[in-house]
Amino acid sequence: MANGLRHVAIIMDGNGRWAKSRGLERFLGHRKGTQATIDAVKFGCDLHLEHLTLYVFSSENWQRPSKEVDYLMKLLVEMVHKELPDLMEKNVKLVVIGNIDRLPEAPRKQLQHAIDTTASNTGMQLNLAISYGGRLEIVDACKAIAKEVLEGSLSLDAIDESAFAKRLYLKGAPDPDLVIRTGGEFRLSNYLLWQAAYSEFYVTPTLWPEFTNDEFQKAIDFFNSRERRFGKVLDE
Ligand SMILES: CC(C)=CCC/C(C)=C/CC/C(C)=C/COP(=O)(O)OP(=O)(O)O
Ligand SMILES: C=C(C)CCOP(=O)(O)OP(=O)(O)O
Ligand SMILES: [Mg+2]
Repeated sequence: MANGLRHVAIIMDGNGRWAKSRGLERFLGHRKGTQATIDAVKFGCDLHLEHLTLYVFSSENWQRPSKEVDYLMKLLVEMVHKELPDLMEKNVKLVVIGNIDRLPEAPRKQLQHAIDTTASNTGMQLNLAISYGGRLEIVDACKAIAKEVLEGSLSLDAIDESAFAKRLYLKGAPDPDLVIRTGGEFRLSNYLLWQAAYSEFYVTPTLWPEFTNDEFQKAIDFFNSRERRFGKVLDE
């Protein structure tokens, strides 16, 4: 793929504002956002991405009103159940990153079922960030490393950036080349803090329920126009 696009990560923001601007309740924005999510997964497959990582629910989103949280959990069950046959047909491997133990039983089981069913698929890996926080992920990796050092299976000298990345939730998968954020905010909101160190960042004011394949393609075109230097000097 041009410019080496292997991994796209998306912050699917703006569902609430989409609903409010139509005089609807916030949760209807999340429902509408599921169709944009399904379309983005299909488009990711068409682009032959290795990884598509979607921010579905942050560790901070637990602080939202319980009505909204409950609705999102129900939507998750419904969507994963409904979309599993399509994920199989498209050879997509589903992975969840985040503190899945905090989820109620129904979404936890539904997700586990989909993870198990798609485990040997060899196409695009769809990573859903659910109950996910970038700081927590880094703390978890530190704990895993400390445990291995205490047990004697890892030496202090062997800890480097690559060893650390292997203890993150995606276990050393390629970093996102491109992070897309809908809804117009220029911030990471605790998303992939370690992995986004050199990602290209594309922000669009479009709200997530209105994010189409054309919009996705615009983000890809932007990415393809970037010169990625990784701190080096090119073509001197
Ligand atoms: C896989 C699955 C079930 C997808 C469901 C649909 C979906 C896109 C969920 C994301 C939920 C979320 C917190 C979005 C952020 O918009 P926001 O609520 O922060 O919107 P706002 O910034 O306008 O308030
Ligand atoms: C898209 C998801 C799932 C989380 C980030 O959006 P938020 O709406 O929670 O982020 P802030 O604007 O509060 O930073
Ligand atoms: Mg938001």
